[in-house]
Amino acid sequence: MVEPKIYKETVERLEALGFPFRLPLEVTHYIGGEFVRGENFFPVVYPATGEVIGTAPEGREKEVEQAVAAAKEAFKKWSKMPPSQRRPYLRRFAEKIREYKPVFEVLETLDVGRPIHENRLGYVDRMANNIEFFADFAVTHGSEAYPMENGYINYVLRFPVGVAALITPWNMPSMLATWKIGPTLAFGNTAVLKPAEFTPLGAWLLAKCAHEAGLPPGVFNVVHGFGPDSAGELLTKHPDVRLISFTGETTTGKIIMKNASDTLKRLSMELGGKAPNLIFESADLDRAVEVTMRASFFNQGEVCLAGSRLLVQRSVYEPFLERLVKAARSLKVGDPLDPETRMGALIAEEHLNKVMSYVEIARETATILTGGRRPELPHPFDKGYFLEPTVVVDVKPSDKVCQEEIFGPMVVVMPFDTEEEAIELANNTPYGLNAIVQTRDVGQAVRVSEALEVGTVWVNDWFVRDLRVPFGGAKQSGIGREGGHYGYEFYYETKNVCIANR
Ligand SMILES: NC(=O)C1=CN([C@@H]2O[C@H](COP(=O)(O)OP(=O)(O)OC[C@H]3O[C@@H](n4cnc5c(N)ncnc54)[C@H](O)[C@@H]3O)[C@@H](O)[C@H]2O)C=CC1
Ligand SMILES: O=C(O)/C=C/C=C(\O)C(=O)O
Repeated sequence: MVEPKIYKETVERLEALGFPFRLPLEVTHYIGGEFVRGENFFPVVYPATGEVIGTAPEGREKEVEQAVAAAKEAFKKWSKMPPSQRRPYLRRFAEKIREYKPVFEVLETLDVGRPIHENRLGYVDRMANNIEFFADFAVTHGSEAYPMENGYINYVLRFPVGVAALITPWNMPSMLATWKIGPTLAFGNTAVLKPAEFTPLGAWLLAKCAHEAGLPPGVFNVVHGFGPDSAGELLTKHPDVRLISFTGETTTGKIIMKNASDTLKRLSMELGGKAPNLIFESADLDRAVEVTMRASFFNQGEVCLAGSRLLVQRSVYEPFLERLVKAARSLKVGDPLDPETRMGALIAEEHLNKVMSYVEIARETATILTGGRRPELPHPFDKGYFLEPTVVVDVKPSDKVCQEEIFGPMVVVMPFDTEEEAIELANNTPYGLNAIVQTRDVGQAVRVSEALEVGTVWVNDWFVRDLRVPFGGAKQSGIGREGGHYGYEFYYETKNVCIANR
């Protein structure tokens, strides 16, 4: 393997921070408190250059058995600790994440191909908060009591469920992993994380953080590998895994549900999206363009919450589009480790090909206003999986490009005349994860938010997160809600005790 020269500086910086960062990276599993070299290695590819920068081991029966057994053993003590005893471990875990912030920023870019600029916008802080928030929440929140008029009193007890399989996607790998690790561990369960095969680096560093934080062996484990016939599927069928928290594609979610049904596991599913971004004539157009640029192209559009269907009121359709296209053309696409870059590379060649297949459909059946091509970039980025920010018009609501999740830097735009028409168009897909409503008319914001069949509505902004609120999708975008106490139903077993007081 040739050491990619462009990482030299990065490697030196990371070595100075105390991270043993040598190319090629040799990712390991983390099982029962030990870093396990594993076998059946697969390549780790940097999406921005297509270069192999390391290897990761594929976990199969042996590793999954070991990790689940370690988590099951650790559950015996961890689940019996009061939340206040678990909290210091989790706080140290969060602190370690903060300590390694500059390393996570780089590894996340090497994993995903996302601009390092975006990793510096609070991404690593959110990772640490995901753990710290739930560590505190478990301590500070009690449960309910229901006195009855006839002399009985009910009170509700909550207790941990068991070993959780946390199966995560590649688009925001470390943030989404911690979003699951936090409540899993804080509420007394133990975990086996199976990160996406494209992005093993962040999970590897998370294991290092957990280890250095002194988490008891087996409380948190990482097994790398693939989905079907590999670590992912094995976990979803394992009889000692009691919960599966999954984030990924809707089709994968359906397969996991089937595989988990024999052992009747609890499921939390955060799945795909095709969010409408409604721009009404009363919106502040400058702000609407700024919000739309983020919602469309942040993380190369590889965000389940991306506002990938723009619905624009006809009276502002032309001026809005003109500004949007101008902004899209000015986005700096290229070297993700350059702090000036604003759009990086798609995750993998096969994913780029999938996104390009939608571009080709748009070329034949619609109009591409801007983008639709692979940008010309200097070596070594000429080998990366880049696509220009792409805006498509002249589409019909039933078109494939308006119905299916593309998961790339490509948005479709449709005009509408009335509020009713906008709502109908917005609800016209199988997905229901989230929506964006841009208007300065408060009554309209309230009416439209109520009518949208989604789990989250952002008014005049996008991707603003509060860990107390319910997060999840309606329709084919998911099952269940996580966040604050909304995750209780999933992460806790619940018992009612009814006492006769006479
Ligand atoms: N609703 C939400 O909060 C979010 C949803 N997503 C969705 O994730 C998708 C992109 O991520 P991908 O990694 O491509 O999703 P994916 O569904 O292909 O893979 C997700 C994870 O599932 C594993 N997996 C695949 N097949 C499996 C099987 N049969 N059994 C067990 N595990 C299996 C993969 O190895 C990976 O770790 C998009 O559809 C996106 O919308 C992404 C982030 C957030
Ligand atoms: O903020 C969260 O908890 C989850 C967000 C998930 C995404 O937007 C994603 O990774 O696509």
